[in-house]
Amino acid sequence: MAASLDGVFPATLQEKVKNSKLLVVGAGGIGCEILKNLVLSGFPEIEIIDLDAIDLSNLNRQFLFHREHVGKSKSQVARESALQFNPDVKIKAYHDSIMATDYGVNFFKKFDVVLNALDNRAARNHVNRMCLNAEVPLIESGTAGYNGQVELIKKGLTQCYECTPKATQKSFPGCTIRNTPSEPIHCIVWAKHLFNQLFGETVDDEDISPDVADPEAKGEVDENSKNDPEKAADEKVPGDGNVVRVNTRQWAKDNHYDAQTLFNKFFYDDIKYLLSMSNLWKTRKPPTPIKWDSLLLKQDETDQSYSRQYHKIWSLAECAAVFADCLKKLKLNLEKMDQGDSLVWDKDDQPAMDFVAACANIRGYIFEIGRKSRFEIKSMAGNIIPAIATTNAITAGVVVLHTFKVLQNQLDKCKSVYMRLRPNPRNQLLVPEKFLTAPNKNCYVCAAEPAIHLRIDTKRVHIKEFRDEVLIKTLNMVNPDVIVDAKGVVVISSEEGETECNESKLMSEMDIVDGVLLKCDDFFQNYELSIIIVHIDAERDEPLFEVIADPNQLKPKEEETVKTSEKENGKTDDVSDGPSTSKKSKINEVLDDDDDLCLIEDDDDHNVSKPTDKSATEEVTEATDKLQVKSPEKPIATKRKTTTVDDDITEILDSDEEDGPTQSKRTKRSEPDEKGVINID
Ligand SMILES: Nc1ncnc2c1ncn2[C@@H]1O[C@H](COP(=O)(O)OP(=O)(O)OP(=O)(O)O)[C@@H](O)[C@H]1O
Ligand SMILES: [Zn+2]
Repeated sequence: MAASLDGVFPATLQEKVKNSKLLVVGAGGIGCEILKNLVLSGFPEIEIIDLDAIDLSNLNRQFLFHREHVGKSKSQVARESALQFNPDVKIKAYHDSIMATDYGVNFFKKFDVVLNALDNRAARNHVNRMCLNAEVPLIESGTAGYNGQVELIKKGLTQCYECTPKATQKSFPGCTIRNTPSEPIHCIVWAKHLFNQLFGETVDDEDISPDVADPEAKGEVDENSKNDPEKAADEKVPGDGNVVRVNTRQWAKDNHYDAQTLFNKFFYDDIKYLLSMSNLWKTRKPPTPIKWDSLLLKQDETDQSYSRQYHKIWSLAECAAVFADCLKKLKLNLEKMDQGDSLVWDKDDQPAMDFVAACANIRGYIFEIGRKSRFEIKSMAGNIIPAIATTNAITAGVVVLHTFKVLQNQLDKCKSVYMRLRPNPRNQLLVPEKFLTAPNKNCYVCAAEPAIHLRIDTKRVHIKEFRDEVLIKTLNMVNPDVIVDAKGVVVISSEEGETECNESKLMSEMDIVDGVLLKCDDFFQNYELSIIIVHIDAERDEPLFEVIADPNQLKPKEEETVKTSEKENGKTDDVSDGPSTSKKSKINEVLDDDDDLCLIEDDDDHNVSKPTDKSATEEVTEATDKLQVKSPEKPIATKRKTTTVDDDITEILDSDEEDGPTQSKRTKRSEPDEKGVINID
């Protein structure tokens, strides 16, 4: 193979290639293409890791896989197929998660370059941290539909993956999901919560029963509950906000997951209860409870061919039949698990997907919300943007070109590249940045001494939530240790069982109050972070915490004073809840974060050049300040109106204007745009 490179690559590059060792993380759409390019380019030593097995749906674009490989390890099959192109290459395949503790800093140090081809933020964040630690250049890439992006991450030289906080995913108020859904996505979220309550990992805030604490229903619920006979019945069933709570899973098990019993509870009793909260229906159309008996289901129905008609909108009776069928299958799947284990919802798992599609549509019938086909629900629930083989292939090509430059130490040439659907005015489909973007000095990952302010309701957030939602989900740690700096008290320990007794305590009960400094440490990631607590009394349905990486944000700004007074004068300003360097989160109301991508805001090409009188860091800070963490009021993309569950993706989908990129990667535009979106299957 090396011979074939003669005359193609300069001798110096050939030499570098011959002596290099690379790691490819992910053997999916981009990963397979990268691997194929690497072996054809003569790279002698490659390691590839992927945790997943090949799914039928991968075959249309992951060309190293064929029908006979379905169910087999992605990394192993990718290795075998790639070896057919070039048997001389040494490829080591791992069927594992890159986040497993086997792959520590020393593992990363073995490589000259790491090439990411992942599909989720948690893994990307983790590899980012490991490469920063190991001081190995990382080439990060991602695609969404026709858009793609490649960037170099090199400690001290460029932004890291976490230098600019990414928008939090769109969340919905709990009472909208539980009491007053108005869009199909609300029903889909509810159905996914129901799945988790019955079969998955149960999360307290994923309750699916009526929320009696809904502020809109204030005052009337207690009155109703005294008189309403339905209420008495409800007290024996689970999840009813303020009444006796029985674990939903246990209740379903006690009832043998009987379809009729469960159906009547979720779609009749609970809806009747909602109707009793009459304030809710003063300005809304009230829902219609549905009883199982009223459905005229065909007994012993054997022909369920409709359930495989993915583009059809199932009738109510069909939804009920699918519901019953899935309950049986999921119950069996659950029984096969070890005691205490639960199912994980997956869009590609047929009964899990069917269950959500059926339940979302039944709720849609009840609330008279537009029903959707299983296909559409899958796309919304799984947060999917169709993957395009060509985009993956081109992006993987750019990744390998960047690898050549890194090996030749031409790092200044490794500017981020954005792939676009239509050419910009310069006729470019692959649009490079003009400069490498320097690290953000306020980055809570790659700064010299990472620190953040954490605005948090210390009287409502428990230590367990602080660990799971703030440290793990938001700040991307894997196994954190936390001590209160002044006292040296260990609040959270990474050693199992050591601080379990703290988990159910409120932060304030552990003296974690306003002004307290916490020292957090993730040994595995070799990551230390100081957290300064700023207590807030969060309003109901307000985020319980907000991460502030830039301390300037805590200081009142002149500009903000102006905005406040404008508001007081009745002027609205949709920028007012915009720019921020913060990450706001509502505990447990965030949807899946699959397939996310670091993204760009399209800006006028002429604005791309860096003003000469500004330092790179100032540029970054400015860009960061433009971040809008809240989801826009109006979704950016028309077709994804109800599916804006991942703002990042919505953003890039819409990036088809006729201009170039800006330096402010992952920055959201503030003006919603109603342009068409490509939505293919
Ligand atoms: N922590 C991880 N460790 C190793 N591999 C990972 C990890 N997280 C994700 N991956 C892999 O990254 C790859 C990303 O590829 P891609 O985006 O094409 O996803 P896919 O699962 O193949 O396709 P789709 O999501 O569109 O069905 C997947 O094969 C996935 O298994
Ligand atoms: Zn950084």
